[in-house]
Amino acid sequence: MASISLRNIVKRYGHGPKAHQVIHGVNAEIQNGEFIVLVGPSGCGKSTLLRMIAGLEEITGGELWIGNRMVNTLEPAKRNIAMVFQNYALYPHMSNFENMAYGLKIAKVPADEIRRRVDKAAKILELSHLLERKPRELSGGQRQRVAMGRAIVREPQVFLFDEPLSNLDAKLRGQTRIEIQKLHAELGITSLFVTHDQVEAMTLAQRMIVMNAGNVEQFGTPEEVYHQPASTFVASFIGSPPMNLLHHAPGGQTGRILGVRPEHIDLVPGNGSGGWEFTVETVELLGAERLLYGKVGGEDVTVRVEEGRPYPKPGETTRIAARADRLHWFDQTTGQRITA
Ligand SMILES: Nc1ncnc2c1ncn2[C@@H]1O[C@H](COP(=O)(O)OP(=O)(O)OP(=O)(O)O)[C@@H](O)[C@H]1O
Repeated sequence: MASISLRNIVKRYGHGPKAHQVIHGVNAEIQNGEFIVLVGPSGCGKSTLLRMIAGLEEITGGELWIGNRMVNTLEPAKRNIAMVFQNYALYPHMSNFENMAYGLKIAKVPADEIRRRVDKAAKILELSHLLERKPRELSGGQRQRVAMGRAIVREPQVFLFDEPLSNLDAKLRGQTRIEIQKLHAELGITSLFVTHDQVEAMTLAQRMIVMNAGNVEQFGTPEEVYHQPASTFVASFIGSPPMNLLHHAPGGQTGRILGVRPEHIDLVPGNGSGGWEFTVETVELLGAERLLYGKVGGEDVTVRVEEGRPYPKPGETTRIAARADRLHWFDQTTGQRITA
């Protein structure tokens, strides 16, 4: 197990006038044994950062430390890292046992030690009865578990996951997420998990790094990121549906954007006064709740209402009240959170 320290990490592709910088000086201190999720929209640089840590991509600037070693130029095989990919990357002609054992065989680990480690990993992953089969005789979720098993048997210091669940259907994704959590609880290996799915990020992370366009927007626990988003970017990226951001909120201050989540707005009952005038445009039923999409003073606002409660219909106007202790303020120019 090991800590990971990213110190002003920069990545540029190409050279000279054609150079294209995609990571702009990332800093992060990851503690030994933490489960960190790297989340952000497509193209923000998540995979590039992960691949630099794995040693599959050269680091242009800054320092990468794993444990007490600066590993910028250390070859991948010497970094003591195991990576789990989206497409599993299993050998189709080998049995699942052989797939899991392959890396150890290459590393000349004795056969009885290989057997011991594969059996142990298979037990943790509930794959023991499937070891003699080929990958094609497994479901997608089981294949992904074999890929994880192959990573576990190497007893690495660090696990890197590159969107490992994105090929699975929604139900399996949920189950595999729980398995990964159990695995981490059991093994306690420092893990970095890349995803563009904010639900996956919120549910898996002990702490999450929210990235945007090659920069870290926020590094914090899911609670911090949800309750105290550092910027309008984080506020609208984390949470579904996203936080309402009002540039001209009634009663707001110039130069400030007011943020409030759809779940923190109440309908004002009856003909009550106060709050904001809200005109409903569309209504969506999501099962346990209903989403009302509409306008407040020309700006888009979404309100979440528990199913079973009365709600205004499209075309109707009502009053809504944002909960005073749930308001967020952001600087209109920089988009950064204002704490005072
Ligand atoms: N080999 C390369 N040469 C030049 N530019 C690249 C190369 N690989 C990636 N990029 C660019 O670097 C940026 C970050 O890409 P990266 O794949 O890290 O993003 P990502 O956040 O992982 O996105 P996704 O979720 O779509 O995989 C993108 O603008 C991409 O076009």
